[in-house]
Amino acid sequence: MGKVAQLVMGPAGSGKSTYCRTMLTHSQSIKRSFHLVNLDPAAENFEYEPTVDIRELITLDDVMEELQYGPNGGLIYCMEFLIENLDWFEEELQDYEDDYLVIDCPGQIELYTHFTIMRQIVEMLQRLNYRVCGVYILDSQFIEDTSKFFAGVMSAMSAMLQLEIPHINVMSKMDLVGTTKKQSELDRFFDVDTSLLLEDANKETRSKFHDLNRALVRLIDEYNMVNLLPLNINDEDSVTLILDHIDRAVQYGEDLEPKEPRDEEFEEEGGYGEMD
Ligand SMILES: Nc1nc2c(ncn2[C@@H]2O[C@H](COP(=O)(O)OP(=O)(O)OP(=O)(O)O)[C@@H](O)[C@H]2O)c(=O)[nH]1
Repeated sequence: MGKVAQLVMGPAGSGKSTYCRTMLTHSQSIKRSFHLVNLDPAAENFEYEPTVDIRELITLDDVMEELQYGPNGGLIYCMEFLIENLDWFEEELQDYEDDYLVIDCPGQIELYTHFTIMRQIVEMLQRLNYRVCGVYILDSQFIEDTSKFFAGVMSAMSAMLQLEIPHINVMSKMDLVGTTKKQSELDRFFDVDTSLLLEDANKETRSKFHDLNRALVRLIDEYNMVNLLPLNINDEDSVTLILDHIDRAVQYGEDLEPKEPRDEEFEEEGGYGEMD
């Protein structure tokens, strides 16, 4: 079925590690063998032991102590050190026929905006014949108001544009909003009618921002960035749905299984964005 890697990205605290853990638990219940790869040199404990762990190469604590770096500069130093030692990473990724990696990345947003570190990691994985899917995690607090939603979607979009790989967006922590928002209010963010989004944004801002709102909504529309998949870690169906989208994005198992008619339906719904 080939080699697949989910590159799990997103702002600090958005729920990347929780997502990875949920995917690993799910993989056991569906009898797939996923490997956790930790690329966060500041990570603490994992419920599942990572198969590959950057902390065996370098840790943020050591860099901060020995080089007197602060946490953000130290993190970038660690990631650049990883890039200089990609042969270490390659060696750690032992070559099995059907590897499936779930890669937990650090939460420093600058890694996804202007540094080329993540791109170099993707290129290395692609050289090793991995089909890589970007999974960008946004916290459900981003749907508290439209301006936060714009900010979150823009950060997801910059990761998507930088990496040029199949990409999905996941809205995490849905168990926390279920009780405070009505389903109709939530639907607006998952199956977005962009004219409603524009209406909301205009209500929340002064008229001098309305042209900007319109431009942002158009951008979101054009890049198909509104397909946010809700993740409720207590609801197995939401995990199944996300994995289903990733499978299709990387065509997992397509060489074995006939293409299903619902693929067409899915593409009509908008697919994963433009970046395949
Ligand atoms: N209720 C709830 N809490 C969550 C969920 N996902 C994450 N959290 C909590 O949010 C906090 C951050 O979650 P992590 O999974 O560590 O987030 P992260 O993106 O890996 O964080 P960094 O590695 O620091 O960038 C933790 O306290 C989690 O317990 C979720 O789906 N539901």
